[in-house]
Amino acid sequence: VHMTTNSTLQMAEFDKEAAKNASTFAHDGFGNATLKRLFKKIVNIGFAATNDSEQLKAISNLEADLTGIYSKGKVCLESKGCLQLEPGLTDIITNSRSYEELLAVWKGWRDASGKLMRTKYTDFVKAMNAAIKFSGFNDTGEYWRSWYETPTFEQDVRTLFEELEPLYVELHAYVRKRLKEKYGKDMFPETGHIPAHLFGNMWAQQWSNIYDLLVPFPGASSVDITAKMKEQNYNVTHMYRVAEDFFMSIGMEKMTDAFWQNSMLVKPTDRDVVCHASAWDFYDENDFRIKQCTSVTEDQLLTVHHEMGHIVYYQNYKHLPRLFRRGANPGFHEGMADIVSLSFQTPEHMKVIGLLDEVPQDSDSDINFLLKMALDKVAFLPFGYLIDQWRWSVFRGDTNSSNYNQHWWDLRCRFQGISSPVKRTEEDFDPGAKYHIPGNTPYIRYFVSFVVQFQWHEALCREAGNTRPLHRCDIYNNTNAGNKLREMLRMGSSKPWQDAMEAITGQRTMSAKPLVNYFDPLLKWLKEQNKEENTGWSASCPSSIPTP
Ligand SMILES: CC(=O)N[C@@H](CC(=O)O)C(=O)NC[C@H](CC1(C(=O)N[C@@H](Cc2ccc(O)cc2)C(=O)O)CCCC1)C(=O)O
Ligand SMILES: [Zn+2]
Repeated sequence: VHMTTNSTLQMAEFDKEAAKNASTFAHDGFGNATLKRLFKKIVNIGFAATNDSEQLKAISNLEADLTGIYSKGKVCLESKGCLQLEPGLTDIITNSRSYEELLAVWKGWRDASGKLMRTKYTDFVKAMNAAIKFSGFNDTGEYWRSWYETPTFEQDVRTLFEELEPLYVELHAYVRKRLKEKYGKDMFPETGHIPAHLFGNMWAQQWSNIYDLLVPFPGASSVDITAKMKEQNYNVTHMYRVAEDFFMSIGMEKMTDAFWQNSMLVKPTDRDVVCHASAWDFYDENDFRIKQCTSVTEDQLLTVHHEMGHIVYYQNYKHLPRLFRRGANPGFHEGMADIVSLSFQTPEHMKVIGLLDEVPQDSDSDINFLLKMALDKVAFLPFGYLIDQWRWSVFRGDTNSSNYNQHWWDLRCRFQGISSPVKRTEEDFDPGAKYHIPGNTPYIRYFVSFVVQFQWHEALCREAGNTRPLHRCDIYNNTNAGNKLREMLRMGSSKPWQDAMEAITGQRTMSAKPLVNYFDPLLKWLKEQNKEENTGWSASCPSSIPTP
């Protein structure tokens, strides 16, 4: 913590000095748009603008304390001893089909993480809000939203969410029906909500781990990539080579030697590390790294492609001035990280890399595939949306320590249609059980990413001359698609994101239509399945909780 505080203070001193120098120029009046944009970025230094270094120390120390609590959290179970989040608790949440065992792990993790953070988080918010005022923002949320350079950004994401909600409601109703068959309908509240611990994920943010409970056509083909990877003796290095091969096939550069020398690709045995995967740009045009506790599974192979997608973005803007070496907006960086997975996961591509023997052409297999994709990409939408709805309301003071948890569950019940399987009070602090809250990583970027990646996929597949349905398109080996993508990547943050969007799609706005089009065949099937169902749920949380 001491080291971090010093380096934070040193960087703040540098940023302040640079900002002071830059503000001696009347840069607002500059003719050259690029120079004007560069000066604006030199002057816009966030928390570093404060004249009270105690606030900066508090921000850096509290973030270190909060992430320390998160990374040390463990749950002790009679049957399995004491387990940390990764890999122990995650393995149970992923694989257990026992209502009680899942509940013990779900509640235990929240007691061992979020519950211990509440007071520190309140101080953390206070320090950030006090410091950000020196940069002319009312609160930290306003500063974070400023990166999207769109005055109507909050309304825009709300509109996108509302356009996508009907698709989510149908998926939710189908999953609820199948989970009731598995766990018994008595365990489900009358209000239509689904208990939050049954989704194969600690935060119910993506549901593909319970695909086996939900398979639409068990007789038709379903790809189990993890089994195939193990069968073919995949090792960690090979996983990174497979991802590198995909990016090179569309014309991107290979990973640098420094990448292979300096990355941490497996969990070290000699020391504790933060296992939450991450990609790093050292801004020397050569040293790019991934830090990931990689294991040989399908989920991890997708994460490898995600982290390497960030690296490919770094490589494509390394020629720009450093202040422009970022995504056109944070959602674009995440969209670039995910875009390749839309091609990579197709049965067509699985056959190309030998992880699937035959490409099924029947419609049952198609529905199986689309459902599996929806369990990651559609299930995620309300979660990706609500994290920063909660945080923005905390930063602007509408939510405070007297109702942190109440507001969190109001949002979870309202937007995700899930409810807590045990009573929650203001002794709990469930937002803290999700890495990005103690880690202070903004989250709306992932909601934006899940929208724009489908806009880009549609445009790149058109560029590639794809004639298959969008959900079966694979841009592998297509340099036309790669060139189009690179046009956008090379802009970094030197232009407003609307210009970057136009470079790929010809549009200057975000649109939910490509995502809805992609899942259209599934939506028809889900509506058929849900004919007898009361789809949806009550806006507020259930008042009583069924107990096992
Ligand atoms: C120095 C630095 O900070 N670098 C940034 C990159 C940059 O900004 O340059 C960075 O490495 N951020 C880490 C973060 C890690 C992951 C994550 O946090 N994912 C979200 C949401 C999600 C879920 C499913 C999905 O398909 C896509 C996203 C979660 O797990 O909830 C965990 C594994 C996947 C991505 C990341 O890579 O985005
Ligand atoms: Zn990412």
